[in-house]
Amino acid sequence: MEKIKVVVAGPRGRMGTEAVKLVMNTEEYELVGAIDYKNNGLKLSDVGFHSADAPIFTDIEECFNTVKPDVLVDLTTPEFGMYHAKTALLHGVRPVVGTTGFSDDQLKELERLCDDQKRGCIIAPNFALGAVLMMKFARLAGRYFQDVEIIELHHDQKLDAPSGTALKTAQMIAEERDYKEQGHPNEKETLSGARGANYEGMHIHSVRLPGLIAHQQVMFGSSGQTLSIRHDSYNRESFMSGVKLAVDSVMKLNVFVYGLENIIE
Ligand SMILES: NC(=O)C1=CN([C@@H]2O[C@H](COP(=O)(O)OP(=O)(O)OC[C@H]3O[C@@H](n4cnc5c(N)ncnc54)[C@H](OP(=O)(O)O)[C@@H]3O)[C@@H](O)[C@H]2O)C=CC1
Ligand SMILES: O=C(O)C1=N[C@H](C(=O)O)C[C@H](O)C1
Repeated sequence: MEKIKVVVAGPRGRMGTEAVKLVMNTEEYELVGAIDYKNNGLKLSDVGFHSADAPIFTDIEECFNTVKPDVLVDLTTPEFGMYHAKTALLHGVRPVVGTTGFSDDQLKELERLCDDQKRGCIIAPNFALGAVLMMKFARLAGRYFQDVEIIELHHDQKLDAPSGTALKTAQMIAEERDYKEQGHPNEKETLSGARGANYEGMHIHSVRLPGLIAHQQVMFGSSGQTLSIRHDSYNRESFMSGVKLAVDSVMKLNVFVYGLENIIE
């Protein structure tokens, strides 16, 4: 059986470290390289990954031309994640992107590029299967409840707010519910930001605290009742079965997919 050749971008990061381990420990995968903005020419074993002899590249094109991967797993920053995903598609490499913080226009640009190149790409705001189910359950609940607030809670080193998961959840609920500006029509914030961000009238609240990893509660309300749907990731291993699912799935895709809920129907 031919192995799937994988490159990981962001290998020193909290998620990248786990992704490197996943690829190394998966029989059907071969870790052929890593992309970082430093340590060019070193091996992953030189920067603390035992027995990982994959080379590190700072130039993504050189990486792709040299090691010819099948899949790029990107866990970096929105700015570089976008550049990496575009470059991958132009080189015939299928991107699996966990990086969050892309704009709608950037997602559309990637979709167009997938169509042009006839190559699959998965953008997954959350790889944890429980979080994907939370989003699906929230979409279903949105059919029956008009009022919802999303509270996402993350570690305080997170760069983007709201989280990619919260934004995707709001987008999925919006597919089911009619637009509604929530709260009292005359409501006023006496302290700016008190009501959180507003997505089609739904409010999103971002909590950042040391000690947290990744958590979200979607809270629906109607007369005399509330419904709360909550997911908690207590470590970053929780995301790895979803990364594996995405890598396996993207190999069979020639289209753009935004969200793992489209894979686990
Ligand atoms: N989809 C999902 O399930 C999940 C997604 N995420 C998302 O993944 C991304 C990474 O999160 P996390 O691992 O916590 O963040 P980290 O900051 O721990 O990791 C990001 C890594 O990328 C490195 N980096 C920055 N620029 C480049 C570049 N140009 N090329 C290669 N590497 C680069 C950083 O280096 P340095 O530290 O030196 O700047 C760092 O090592 C975020 O967007 C986050 O929201 C996180 C968890 C789950
Ligand atoms: O930065 C994180 O940590 C996470 N980011 C993703 C997001 O923005 O939704 C996924 C998960 O919540 C962890």
